[in-house]
This record gives sequence, C-alpha cells and structure tokens, in this order.
Amino acid sequence: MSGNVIVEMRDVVKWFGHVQALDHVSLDVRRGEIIGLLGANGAGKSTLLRCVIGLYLADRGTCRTFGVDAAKLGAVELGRIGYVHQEGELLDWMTVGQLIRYVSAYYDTWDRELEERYVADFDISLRDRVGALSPGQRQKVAILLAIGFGPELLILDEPASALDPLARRRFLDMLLGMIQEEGRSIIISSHILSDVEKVIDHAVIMQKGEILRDRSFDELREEYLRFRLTSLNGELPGELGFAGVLRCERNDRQAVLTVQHAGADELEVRAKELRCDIEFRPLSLEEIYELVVS
Ligand SMILES: Nc1ncnc2c1ncn2[C@@H]1O[C@H](COP(=O)(O)OP(=O)(O)OP(=O)(O)O)[C@@H](O)[C@H]1O
Repeated sequence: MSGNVIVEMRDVVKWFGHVQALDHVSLDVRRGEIIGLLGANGAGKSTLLRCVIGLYLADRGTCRTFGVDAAKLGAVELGRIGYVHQEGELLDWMTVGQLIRYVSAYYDTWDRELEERYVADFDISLRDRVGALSPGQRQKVAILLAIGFGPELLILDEPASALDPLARRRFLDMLLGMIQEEGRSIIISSHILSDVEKVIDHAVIMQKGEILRDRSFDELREEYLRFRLTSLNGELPGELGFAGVLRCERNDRQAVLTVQHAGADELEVRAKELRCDIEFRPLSLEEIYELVVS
C-alpha cells in the first residue's frame, strides 16, 4: 500500500442473506481526497462505509484502513477516524454538555476552540438532554463529536439529511474550512448532490452494489459535455455527425446535445464545419449522476 493511500478495498463482496450489498468493490482513498459517494437507496453506500471501519466484515476480498485489515482495527486506527451516520446512537440520558465532555476526554487532540465555535455557530444548547433532541439537533451533536478530535479520515454517511437549510450551509462551509487543512480525507455520502458538489473533488457512483464510476469531478465534467448549437445561416442540417451523442433536442435552427467522450476542441471544429455557433453549458453533478446511472 502506498503511503498516500489510507483506505484500500479490493474485490470486496458483502451479502446480507440473499441480498448482495457489495459486488466486487475496489476503491482507493488517498490522503487529502474529498470523495462523494453517490447512489440510489440500497446501492450499498452505507455498507461500503461500514466495511471501511470494520463494522461490517467483507465476505470476500480485502479492506485495509491505515494499512490495517479493517477486521483488526485497534484503538489507534479508530482514533484517527471520525464517523457520522444516519442512525447515530448517542448516550440519551446525558445532557449535550456532559456528552461532549465525556467523548472529548478520550482524545488528547480534542479541539476546544473548534468545539466552542461550533456550539455557537450551530446553536447547540448544552443543557438539553440528548434523548430529547430533534433529529437535526442530534445530527449536529453527532457531527461535533466526529470532528472535534481532528480525525485524519472523516466518514460522513448522509450527515446533513436532517439539517435545516441554514445549518446545512454552515455545515458545508465548515467542511470547506476543514478541507483546507492538509492531509485530511473525507468520504461523504449524500442524496443532496447540489450540496456535495460544492465540497468534493472526487465522485464514486454506485448502483446495485457496484461502483459504476470512480473519477475526479473534473474528469467527469470532461467526460460529459452539453452544448447548444445555433445555425449561423438559419438552418441546421438533418445529420449533425457528432460522435458519442447521449441526448439531442433540436429544431430547425438550434440543437442542445449531450455527448460522452468527445473533446471540446473536436466539437468546436465540427460546429465550424456545420457553420454553427457553439455554446458549452457545464453540467451539474446531479445531471452527470443521472447520465451515469441511466
Ligand atoms: N444490516 C443489514 N441487514 C440486512 N440487509 C442489509 C443490512 N445493511 C444493508 N442491507 C441491505 O444491503 C443493501 C445495501 O444497503 P445500504 O444501506 O448499504 O445502501 P445505501 O446505498 O446506503 O442506501 P441509502 O441511500 O438508502 O442509505 C440494501 O438492499 C439493504 O437492504
């Protein structure tokens, strides 16, 4: 394993009864990378994340985290990982303040300054009993507990699903701040692609237990291009002659095409041949996701 790779999954297969949750999944997570893990309900995202931290064990294949077999992760490696998940279990009988002190006592690296800033920014009431918190308030506390000790690997499984829009924006800003600290890796699974788009540099798209795409966001934006062609002499020819066309909507004068694996330069050359003006429109992560899974 190269020093730069902190999670290495190879051919991981995981079954639950007759359901195959992971189907020969291989994935590298490098230091400093921010990965968006995307996929429909049941695609296998949570299962993958749980295998990374040893909560689930692979039926076949290998998963090594910080160079250690995920089945054998010890306190040292787990102390380098922050994990936020949907059904986060917290100690319900404590107050929020007590819970924060209780968890922070485990870590020499706990960042009191970050904690105080977070509590103020996210409007966390330290005196409330954890068991009485709303789902969104619980999620905010769970996030603080996962980031307060400065984990090298932060695993966020639908971290913002219960947050209100303002809290979500603050959370994303905070993530962006954390990303600037070198060497930290984050894997974030989310259905809110417009959020994820702002923070990730890499997308892993899953479907039915398989990884369909594992690419940098920039590579994906080069792979899929959308553009509008407008005829300069008033009429588009019937046959446009572009390769790799996924979608085409057109009338006599204009066409909007979505293409895969075509360079922008070649498209411009072809547009000139057709005596057309060409205008590129960058695709959002959500649009790219739809093209990949369809
Ligand atoms: N503990 C479990 N016991 C039985 N089946 C499970 C278990 N965990 C996951 N599965 C099944 O494995 C498949 C993948 O589930 P997983 O939770 O990994 O998907 P997901 O992509 O995280 O979905 P979501 O977006 O809904 O959270 C599903 O069919 C699910 O029902």
